[in-house]
Amino acid sequence: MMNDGVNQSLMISGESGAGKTETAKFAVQYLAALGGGNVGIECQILQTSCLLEAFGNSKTSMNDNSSRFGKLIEIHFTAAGKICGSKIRTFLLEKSRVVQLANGERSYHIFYQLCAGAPQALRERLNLKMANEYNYLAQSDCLVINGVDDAQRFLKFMETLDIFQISKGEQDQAFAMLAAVLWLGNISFHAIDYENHVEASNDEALINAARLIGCEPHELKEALSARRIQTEEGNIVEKFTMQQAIDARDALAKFIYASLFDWLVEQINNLLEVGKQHTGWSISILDIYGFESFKKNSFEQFCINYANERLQQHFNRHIFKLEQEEYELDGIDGVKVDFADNQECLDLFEKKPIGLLSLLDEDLHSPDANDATLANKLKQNLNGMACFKGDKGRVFGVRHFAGEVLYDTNDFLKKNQDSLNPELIELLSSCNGQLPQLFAIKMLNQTLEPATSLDSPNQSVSAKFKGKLFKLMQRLEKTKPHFICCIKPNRKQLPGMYEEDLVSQQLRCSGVLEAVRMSRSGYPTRMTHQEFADRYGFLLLETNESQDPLSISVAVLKQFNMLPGMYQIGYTKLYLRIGLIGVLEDRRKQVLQTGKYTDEANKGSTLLTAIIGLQSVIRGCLVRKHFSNSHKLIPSRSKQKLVRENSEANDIPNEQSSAMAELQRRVVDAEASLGQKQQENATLQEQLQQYEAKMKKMDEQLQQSEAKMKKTEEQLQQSEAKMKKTEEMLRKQTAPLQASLAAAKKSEGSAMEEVGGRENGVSSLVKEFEQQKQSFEDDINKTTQPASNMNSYEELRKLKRRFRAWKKDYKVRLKETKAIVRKHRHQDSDKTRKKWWPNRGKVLQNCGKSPS
Ligand SMILES: Nc1ncnc2c1ncn2[C@@H]1O[C@H](COP(=O)(O)OP(=O)(O)OP(=O)(O)O)[C@@H](O)[C@H]1O
Repeated sequence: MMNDGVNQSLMISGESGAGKTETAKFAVQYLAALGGGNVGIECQILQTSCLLEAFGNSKTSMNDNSSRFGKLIEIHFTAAGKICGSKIRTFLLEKSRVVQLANGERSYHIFYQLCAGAPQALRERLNLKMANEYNYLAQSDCLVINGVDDAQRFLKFMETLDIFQISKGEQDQAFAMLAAVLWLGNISFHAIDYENHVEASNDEALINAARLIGCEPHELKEALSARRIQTEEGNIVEKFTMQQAIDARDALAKFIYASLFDWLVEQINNLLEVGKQHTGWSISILDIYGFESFKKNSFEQFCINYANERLQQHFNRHIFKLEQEEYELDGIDGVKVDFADNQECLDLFEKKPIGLLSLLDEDLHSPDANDATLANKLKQNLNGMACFKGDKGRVFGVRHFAGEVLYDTNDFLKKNQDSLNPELIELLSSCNGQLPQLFAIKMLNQTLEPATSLDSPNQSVSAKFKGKLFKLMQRLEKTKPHFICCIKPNRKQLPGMYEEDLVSQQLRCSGVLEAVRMSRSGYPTRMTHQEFADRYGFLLLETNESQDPLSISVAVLKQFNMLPGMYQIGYTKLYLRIGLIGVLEDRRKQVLQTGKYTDEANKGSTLLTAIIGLQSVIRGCLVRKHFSNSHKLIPSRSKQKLVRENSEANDIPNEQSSAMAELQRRVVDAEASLGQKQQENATLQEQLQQYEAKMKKMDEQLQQSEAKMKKTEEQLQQSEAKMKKTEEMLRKQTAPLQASLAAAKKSEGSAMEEVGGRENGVSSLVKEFEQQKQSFEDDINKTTQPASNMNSYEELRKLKRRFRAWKKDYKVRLKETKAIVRKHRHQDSDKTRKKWWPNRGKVLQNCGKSPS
């Protein structure tokens, strides 16, 4: 970590009982020894396991000391690489174990340790009995573990509490909480009416439990016998049935225990806190419950195995997917390993809206849902998925990476909900004891969280679990991962016994075989050319003329006679096979310690390298021989590779000279690749310059276009003004025409009706006028619209010319028509006059007047 400048993580995986917790302890010991600086803190980190195992481990049918929670121990280091603190994060404690046990299993160790080892004074204060007298512990027929002295472990536990500076007062309160949980389990209920309603019995259990949590017995009795329901009319009290009362009691016991566990972890973290020395350097060790498959598997196994699928995916991603990607990107060939991807199984759990977790949560608040309907729903929705298997009744199966597991949905919904009545939270908050109050306040604060928050009580247990798991994975993704896979040698938890089928099954399922294959054919150590040159360059006996890191790295490898098969040169990094880095580090250490480079040591390391190289070539030769027997022809192999392999195989007697030749060839290759890279670089530079020039030109063009646009805009504004003017002018000019036409029409009057053909001439002129007027108006509109092209000014001018021409022609025709009309009107009026004129003479004559 100090060399690479990247935080690291160590993920320990394996079935339940395989040795993860033990290995985690070894890892902590190792880091404590390595980073020993602050003597107190390393000791304390090592001691945490005593407290955490007492509270978080129990005996299961697979492991006498099974972790029932997950933990991530972050060990923090100073800039000088010394341990300066630690932080422990815990994940989903299996709460149901407090109240419900399978046959042959125990509850958490601390209960048995307390009952067996509490000193007399404490026993009296807690009114403590033996473990078999408590229902929660006695329900399974397993109270002791072979070879384990619970009483002695309790003494050790008390000593460790002192080391962690937990005061006697706080210790007493914590023990009181533990005893309260045990007494709660002994509270019984009796019927109070014929409607199956019950209430808690006023007995020793109720009195002791109430006293230990710090309330009156009747208060506890009320909280365990009924609940308030808010209605529109006000609060009503709903009495509990037997099952409801038992559920409320068990929920309180689980809540107190889980809160006490969190409190203990908090106390540990307070003491191990990094404080001012915080540098950000840390190595995290993950020890989480292992894969479980019992005869009957419930909600707990469902969550545990889901977590293991996620961790397996993390392993696959880093060991196979990312590794192969890196080789490909850096131009390293020949390392490809098939592995069993568990993505499908993860999809089965996580897919939305149709995945195991989503479907389970859907039923959380559904009043009609029960464990049987849940099983049916899962089968209906998921039967088509490869990793899902429907089974009889409430059972369904999942094909996990580690094997198939059958789950019974019995109690799935109840366990997924895990809620505490508000009456019980209220009760705790009003208790005398500090701890119950603290637990209640924490719970009340969580109720104020938004419903989507992971801490909100509205969230289901599985949703919280999934959220925490994702956070954990995000944390791990930021570190450089290391993996330890523990293999369980037998099912009987016996030393020196090896069950071959069990071991091979674990090796197959966990991906270890593929990882070993990958590691053997791959290059577990890799450094950039610069890093390699910086670290080992000073070992060179002769000063290298070329100062580039690649040449220095190659010269170092050459100087120590490293066989070509032991490493590969990538575009950015050097890739080293197992063992090589150890040889180089030995040489470096020797030179740094003695200040010189002895030939003896060089011979030794050369010999070691030669042996490793020889072994690798012979192994390679044997494998190739075996491989070519079974696959006579492998078409995908490149010719070049075959030639290289053949020459390697044939040249075993002349190993050294062939190795030198190979090394030289690699140097030439590397140089050629460097030259090629430089050439590519130059081309890229040239392209870049061209792009820059183009960009500049485009910039100029853009500016020009902007100027043009501005000009056009101005022109447009001008033409708009002109157009307005033109419009007005047109209107003015058409007005007299219109007036003339109207006059013509009017003067025609009734005469028009008589003149027949002549009438058509005028009408067609009127029609033409209307049409032309409309057409000109349309054209003007078109030309002046904003979307019209930028030549509107020109268009307008053309329009104007056309209008003038038409107007001229029209005026002429109008004049002619007018003349014709006038002429005819004349003739017609003459005719009319002739018709009535003689009558007029007659009349005048009759009146004695002469016609004028
Ligand atoms: N390296 C070891 N040397 C000796 N015994 C070991 C070693 N590792 C494990 N064991 C034995 O195996 C038991 C189970 O180991 P451990 O508790 O570490 O398993 P685990 O993988 O953490 O299981 P779980 O997932 O159930 O917590 C230990 O209690 C111990 O007896």
